[in-house]
Amino acid sequence: MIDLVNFISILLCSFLTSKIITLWLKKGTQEQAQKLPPGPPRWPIFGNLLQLGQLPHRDFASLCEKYGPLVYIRLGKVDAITTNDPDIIREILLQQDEVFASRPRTLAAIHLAYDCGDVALAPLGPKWKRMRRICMEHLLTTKRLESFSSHRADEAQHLVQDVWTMARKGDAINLREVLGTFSMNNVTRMLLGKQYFGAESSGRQEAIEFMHITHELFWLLGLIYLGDYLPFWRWVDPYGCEKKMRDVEKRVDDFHAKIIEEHRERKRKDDESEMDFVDVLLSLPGEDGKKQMDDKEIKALIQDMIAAATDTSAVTNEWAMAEVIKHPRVLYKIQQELDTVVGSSRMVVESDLTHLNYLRCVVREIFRMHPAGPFLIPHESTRATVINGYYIPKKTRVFINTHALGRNTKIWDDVGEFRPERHLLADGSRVEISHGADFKILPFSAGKRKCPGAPLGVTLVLMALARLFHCFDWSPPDGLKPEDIDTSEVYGMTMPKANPLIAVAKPRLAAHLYHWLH
Ligand code: HEM
Repeated sequence: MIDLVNFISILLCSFLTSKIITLWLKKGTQEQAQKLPPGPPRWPIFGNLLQLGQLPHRDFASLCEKYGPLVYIRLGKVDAITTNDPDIIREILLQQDEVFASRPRTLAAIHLAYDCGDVALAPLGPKWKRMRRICMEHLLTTKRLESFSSHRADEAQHLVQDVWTMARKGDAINLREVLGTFSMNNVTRMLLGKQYFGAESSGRQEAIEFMHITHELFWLLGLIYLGDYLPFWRWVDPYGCEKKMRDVEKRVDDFHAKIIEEHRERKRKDDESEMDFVDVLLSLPGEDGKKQMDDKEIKALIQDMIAAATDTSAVTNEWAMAEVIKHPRVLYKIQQELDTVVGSSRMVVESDLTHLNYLRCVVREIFRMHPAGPFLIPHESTRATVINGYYIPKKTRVFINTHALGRNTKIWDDVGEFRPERHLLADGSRVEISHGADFKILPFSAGKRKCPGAPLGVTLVLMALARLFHCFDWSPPDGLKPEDIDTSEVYGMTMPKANPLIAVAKPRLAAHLYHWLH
């Protein structure tokens, strides 16, 4: 009997072993048949992680130069591809939009975007669809944005007054601070009904706390955190990143809880003041017949809007100021256009912005050279697919390298040269700032995940620049020459200048214009 049991066990073991070997061999042959895109050789366990430095967008660009327009890399346990090619980008974002429109569940997104319950970092699915629809139908409609135009005019005037006050005292201007304040105030006024910096500010301590949390949040979201790629790293976490994520998560949540409570309190008191975004969100029905949206959903949306709108526009504006001050010829041409379109007896208003074609070229050139999102927000494939004959596995992380797209020598001449004129159209028609049909520039992306705030983003950028160039002449401080202005970058979810831009402003309009308030 024992012999029979042994015999059956041996038979079963042999059967299972041969089955496993067959499956393993079959998988190997399948993978060979399904050829991955070319890419650099990989280390065991780490894959290509050790080949990435401080500026991964530049490392990925070099890989595209060496291996071609579509490159496969392995980041620890994660499959990834990168590209700088307009045709492949079109394939990913338009032709195969459904396959590539998801997002990876990174640890930062789990901790800092309410378990990926927002819009920007949520995986593709009904939840993302619903949250995005709320943004598009209730927050970012033309009508709603129009209703905040007087606040934007106020903030544009505060920007000018701030710079004017510093310029009159002879102080050099820290443009990072000034432009960050402009973006933050515009966004928080629409979103929270508060201005955090300036005359009607909500209190210095709260403003400082708010800026501090926001900066930490951006930094953590931009991090290529090894714990996402190497599971064992999470156990070690030598730099305490996950601990920092949990700490910021708690502080952000407390902050948003307070904002929601303040809005509820105002509503209870029947306060008649105008509706901001939080009031709108509090008035909307929730999922599955619930009377109201969950607080967690409201917090995730507030968080998204602040993160998506402030840093992108402020970073773009700082780059534009840096490149223009570095190139006085361009500053002169911008001011000539402003003097023709606007004149010198009034300030720029939003309706002027469509007529400032040269300034629009400047912004397009900035998006070519210094796109706010060097990898957009990384996408992820929902299933296996094929691009250009190459096999792309399910859950592949996609790094669309917009920085390298703008410097791709196959599609642009003199890639390192700041030359806005290259975007002027032969028939003199209006220059569009978002991407064109050719996919050679992609500041706001395309397809399902494209930026829903692009019109507002373009307005914030053009307005700040038009006002600053119309109202002031600009030069570098401390006897520096324009060409000395440093244009090196640091990597992050957005890609700012490495060092804050400091410059000297000289008023160029009549003094009474700087006092006017809307
Ligand atoms: C100059 C300003 C801006 C730039 C350059 C910019 C750029 C971008 C980029 C590159 C993406 C990622 C697209 C992708 O992954 O394919 C994005 C997504 C997004 N942006 Fe913007 N953005 C700007 C302003 C704004 C503003 C003002 C708002 C809202 C008030 C906004 C809201 C969003 C949201 C919610 C997403 C996530 C979309 C999704 O995943 O479905 N952005 N933006």
